[in-house]
Amino acid sequence: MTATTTSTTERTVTGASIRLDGVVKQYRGQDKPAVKKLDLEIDAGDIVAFVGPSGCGKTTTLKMINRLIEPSEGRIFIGDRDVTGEDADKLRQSIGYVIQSGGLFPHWSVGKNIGAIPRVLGWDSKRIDERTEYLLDLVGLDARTFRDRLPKDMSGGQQQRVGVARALAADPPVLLMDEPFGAVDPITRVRLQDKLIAIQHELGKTIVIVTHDFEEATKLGDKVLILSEGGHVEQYAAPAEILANPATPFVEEFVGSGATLAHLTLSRVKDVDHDPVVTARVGDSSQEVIARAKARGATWIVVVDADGQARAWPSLDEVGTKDRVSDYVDSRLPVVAPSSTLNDALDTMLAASQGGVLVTDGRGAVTGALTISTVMAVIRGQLSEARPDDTTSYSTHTEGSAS
Ligand SMILES: Nc1ncnc2c1ncn2[C@@H]1O[C@H](COP(=O)(O)OP(=O)(O)OP(=O)(O)O)[C@@H](O)[C@H]1O
Repeated sequence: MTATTTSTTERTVTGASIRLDGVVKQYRGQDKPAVKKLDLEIDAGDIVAFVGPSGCGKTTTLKMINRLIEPSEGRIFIGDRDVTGEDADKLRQSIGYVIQSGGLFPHWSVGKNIGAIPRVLGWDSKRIDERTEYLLDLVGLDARTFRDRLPKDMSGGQQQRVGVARALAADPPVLLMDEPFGAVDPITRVRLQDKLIAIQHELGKTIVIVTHDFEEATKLGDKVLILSEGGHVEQYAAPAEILANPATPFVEEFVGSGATLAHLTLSRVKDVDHDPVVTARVGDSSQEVIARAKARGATWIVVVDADGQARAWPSLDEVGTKDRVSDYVDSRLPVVAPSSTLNDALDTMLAASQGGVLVTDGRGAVTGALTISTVMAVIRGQLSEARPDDTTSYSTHTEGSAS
């Protein structure tokens, strides 16, 4: 598989471009083709999201790229290789594929699932072990804890992470994802989306993702492909461009009432100022930590592990009840990543009934906090830009209720 490695100051690209050239899919026994005639170019290292109403041909198009569905006509190129005539099994070993709920083999351990394609490719067990450890770390799962687990003993979000690790096992330049986050709860979904963006920045793969959710498409996609029936391209552009200039009445209606919300997905946690946080390790002296926090005007601290990952955020009063900072994991800790949208941050706060969230770097180490008032101020500003007529009543109401 052709995969060029180019580095800019911005990002690394190890992915390959994808080109669909006059691709048609006519299912047997159907009057109309599912995909009429599709031309599409996807740049190496981009994430492209396919959206559109049910039955418009998103999944058919995705599955033609790895030839799980054979095109009736046309050519598909990955890098500069025409893969239309290649051995389909070989092709699929070089394209990662992730489906809803991870699609793991239920009777195989996590390690065995991840090693599936490397074993077919004849890797030795040491190389497979090292790769498995690296990938579990990449998707944020502890190898010692999870390597020997069966999928049924893991949450949906954890299974989905293993699904991504398995798809990346043989380091394919292209990753195809079919509604990968459709079956998880909204907060897990936000975390998985952020993880995918972090992985993408680290590895620079080319990722194609099918989703029903326009907001998810605008969050994940460098470009969004909006299809209508028969795989007809209504618009293929960056999210901001689609929102600013919908190409057709169909796009306008499809984006429709979600447009204001989608505008909010264009603002990321990394674009707004964060508050600094005081961190402490389990076993640190409580008095010393409290003194450090008070000197910086903080009323609470974040307990972190050796990797800087947050475990809990106790108040100084709680810290003061013990001599040493104790080990306690708060499983409802609201955490967002720099790539999270402000909408995600708000949802996360509401789900945890908290007035703020912790912000982490791409790998999960705590870097600061974001309060609800900061997020609301930015959202208010954006709403007044998007709906100038409503500004007065909206901000007056909010200011009034806040005071
Ligand atoms: N195996 C098949 N045999 C016949 N027709 C099919 C087959 N698979 C899909 N179709 C038809 O092709 C069209 C496109 O289906 P496809 O699954 O690609 O759409 P989609 O946009 O992914 O839909 P959804 O969002 O509902 O998953 C639909 O009209 C569908 O009924």
